[in-house]
Amino acid sequence: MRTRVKICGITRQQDADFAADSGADAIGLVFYPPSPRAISVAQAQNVTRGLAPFVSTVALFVNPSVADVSRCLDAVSVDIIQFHGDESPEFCSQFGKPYIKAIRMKPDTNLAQLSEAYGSAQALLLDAYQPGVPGGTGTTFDWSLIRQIEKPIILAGGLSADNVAEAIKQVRPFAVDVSGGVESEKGIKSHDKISAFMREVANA
Ligand SMILES: O=C(O)c1ccccc1NCC(=O)[C@H](O)[C@H](O)COP(=O)(O)O
Repeated sequence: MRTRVKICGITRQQDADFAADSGADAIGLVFYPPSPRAISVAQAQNVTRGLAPFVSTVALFVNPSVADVSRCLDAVSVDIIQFHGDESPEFCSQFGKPYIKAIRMKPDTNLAQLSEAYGSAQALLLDAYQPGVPGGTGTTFDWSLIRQIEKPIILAGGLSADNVAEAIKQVRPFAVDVSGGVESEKGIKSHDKISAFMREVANA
């Protein structure tokens, strides 16, 4: 099966369009103000304006309020919500949208238990754990911690054109997620790096 790709932390319309034209299945928009990749609802409307059909827009939050999420969903065409904090399954499932739950992997993370607890999630996104940094760390984690679960796995954390083929070979995820590995600077995507990443995924 083809490995899907989500390119996260998009802040500019030209990067969203380039990702879509390059074959990305989803783009991620970060609604977490402390992130260097954070965008406002108004910016998100611009970024997604004219996005090609069949490319999903993922809205990412870290421990948001219900009002924060609702305000975004009312204004932006969002297909999937990604919760990247300590949100409970009940919190995540209240918005009537498919959601992805991010799990920051530690040696004692029990994926089977989490997969059951977040039974309403469409997929689990497995990311690196770094104290005090909820995501977009640019670092990999020990992929041998991953156990196969019923749910689709989205592999994230420190991926780039240099390691994504090996990651796919080892983990066989449903999808891979990349942010820092396709940037020229934080929040600005490098089109050359996106092309190289997509090539490696296609050839993996
Ligand atoms: O990207 C961020 O700045 C960010 C901040 C806070 C929470 C999540 C964030 N990103 C979430 C993602 O889905 C990233 O793509 C994922 O963490 C992988 O990032 P990277 O290691 O840079 O590829």
